Amino acid sequence: MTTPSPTTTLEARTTAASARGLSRTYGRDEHAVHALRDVDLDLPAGRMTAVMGPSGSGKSTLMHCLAGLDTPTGGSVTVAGRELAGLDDTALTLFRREHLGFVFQAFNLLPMLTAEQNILLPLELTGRRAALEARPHVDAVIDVLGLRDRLRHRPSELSGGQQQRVAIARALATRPAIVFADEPTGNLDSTASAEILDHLRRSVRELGQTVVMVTHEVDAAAYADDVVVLADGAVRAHLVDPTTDQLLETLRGGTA
Ligand SMILES: Nc1ncnc2c1ncn2[C@@H]1O[C@H](COP(=O)(O)OP(=O)(O)OP(=O)(O)O)[C@@H](O)[C@H]1O
Repeated sequence: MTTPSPTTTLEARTTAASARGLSRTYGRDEHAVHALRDVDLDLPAGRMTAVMGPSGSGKSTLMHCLAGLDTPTGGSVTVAGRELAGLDDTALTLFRREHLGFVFQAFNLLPMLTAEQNILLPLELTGRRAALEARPHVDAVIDVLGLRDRLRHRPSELSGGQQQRVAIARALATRPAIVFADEPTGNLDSTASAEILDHLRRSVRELGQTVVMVTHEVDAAAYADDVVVLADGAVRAHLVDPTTDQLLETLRGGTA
């Protein structure tokens, strides 16, 4: 039996999100900015993928198009088996609420609610019954994120790292098909960052979560299974299980 190449292995996995011929142009004519140019991409389920690239290379635009927060000017995006172009604004909002989770640099927690109430909020929006049924999963999320003894604290009583862990738990509570994380450690010191990345990776390993994380930091990308490197709106490389050396070589412009 032959050993499958990394590409074959990637294709054989379940795909959480894919883009075909994805383009996003801002402005027109001589003012046109081609933020994404004809991007083809498959993001495997149950893995953590980092999206890297220089400033202006299209990372945020790619994430926003994959998450249905921005409308492509060409091509298609399929997430959790649904082609997003077929959904109107209301359907998109519902789709995001049911199938996607978001973690941003700013923690966006509600200050008057406890950590537990913040985590449960998206579930309460989907109804009491759903919230009750989801409780075993929420308990697993709370344990994976090490928040059991912080549940009754308000955000102001938590460290930045702990607040971000609450924000991640809130994103995971609804069992989203994908959690999109945009520079999730941007506001944290290096110790808290390492802890957050470790917890994100544990959510992939232990809960089967799919995570797509935009980052500038090689140290952060090193926690991911796979790394997509963008340059000038195109995919320069899609590295599967890269070593840090391979990643550094690719970012420097080499071919490793
Ligand atoms: N709403 C917009 N209107 C006009 N141009 C935009 C808009 N959003 C993004 N762009 C342009 O599209 C290109 C890609 O931007 P994008 O924010 O996706 O890059 P990025 O890789 O996330 O950058 P950074 O690392 O600096 O956040 C840039 O040239 C940017 O100026």
